[in-house]
Formats: sequence, structure tokens, C-alpha cells
Amino acid sequence: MATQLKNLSDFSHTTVPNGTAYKFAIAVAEWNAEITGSLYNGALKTLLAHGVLADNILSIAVPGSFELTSAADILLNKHEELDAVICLGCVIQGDTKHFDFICDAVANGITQLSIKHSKPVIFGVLTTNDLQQAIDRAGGKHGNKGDEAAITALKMAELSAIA
Ligand SMILES: Nc1c(NC[C@H](O)[C@H](O)[C@H](O)CO)[nH]c(=O)[nH]c1=O
Ligand SMILES: CC(=O)[C@@H](O)COP(=O)(O)O
Repeated sequence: MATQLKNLSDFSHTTVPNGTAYKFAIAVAEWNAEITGSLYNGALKTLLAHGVLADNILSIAVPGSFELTSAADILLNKHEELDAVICLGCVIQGDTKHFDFICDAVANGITQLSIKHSKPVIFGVLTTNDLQQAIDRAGGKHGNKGDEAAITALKMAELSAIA
């Protein structure tokens, strides 16, 4: 499994841009809140640790991961100054195919949104078979996907600035 080869929180501080000049939004799904809360805390801590000003981080909650795409679209339409939007969620397989539809909708929706706005929209959504896999990736043995999402946002904001 790829994550077993790379800890989600493993990154070199020397390769992460300083975020003082950048403005970010974080959209967090309320489903599986004990997991998404950990993802959010990881992302926030990582942004602040790399110089992002607290006043330059706009955070909102949405009911579920399916709503992350529309929330990011609303944020990008209303706040043109944003350099990137981080979308955080946790989708856990249930008894039906609902999992597949949500995961596909969010992944494809976020991808299309990033292209529509020419702004980085970061896919920080766990899509796991069970709760333990989510725990392992939200500050557990495989690190925190919120950290990874924040690092990605910083790198993409820098890329957008220098490209
Ligand atoms: N089962 C999970 C959901 N389901 C809710 C959807 O995301 C959505 O809010 C609903 O279908 C109404 O549009 N959401 C998660 O984030 N994680 C899940 O495991
Ligand atoms: C991903 C989901 O929506 C899922 O948790 C819902 O569970 P079920 O498929 O058993 O209805």
C-alpha cells in the first residue's frame, strides 16, 4: 500500500515554501467529525508552522464530503484573493455503493473546480474501507492527511505565484 511506504506527515521543511504571503480557505466535512477534526487540526498547524498568518486562513464546515465541491466553488467566487482551497473529509465504506458515488463526485468535482477557477483546490479527503484506516491517516501510524493537504496547498500556491 502506497501510504505504508510514505508517511503522510513526512516532509522536508526546506522544500516547503513560506506561506506568509498567501491566503487559504479550509472546507471541512462534518461527517466522521472525530476524523475530520484531526485532519483540520493537522492542516491548520502545518499552515501556521510555515508562516501563514491566522487572519489569512478562512475555515468553514460543510455537512458531508459531497458538499466540499460546492463549498469550494462558493469560496472561490466570493474570495478572489484566495491562493488555494483545502478540502478535508472522510468517506468510509458502508453497506451500499453510496461510498463510490461520493468519492467519485468529490474527486472529479474538485478537479474540475480547480481548472474552472485556475486555483489549487486540494483533495484532502480520506476514502477508507473502515474507521481504523481513517484513524491511521488522521494523526495515526500513517501520519495526518491534513498535514499533507496543507503542504500541497503551500507548494501549489508558490507554483501559481512563480509560473
Ligand atoms: N457516508 C458519508 C458521507 N455521506 C454524506 C454525503 O457526503 C452528503 O453530505 C449527503 O449525501 C448529502 O448530500 N459523507 C462523508 O463525508 N463521509 C461519509 O462516510
Ligand atoms: C459513504 C457513505 O455514504 C456510507 O457511509 C453510508 O453507509 P451505507 O452505504 O451503509 O448506507
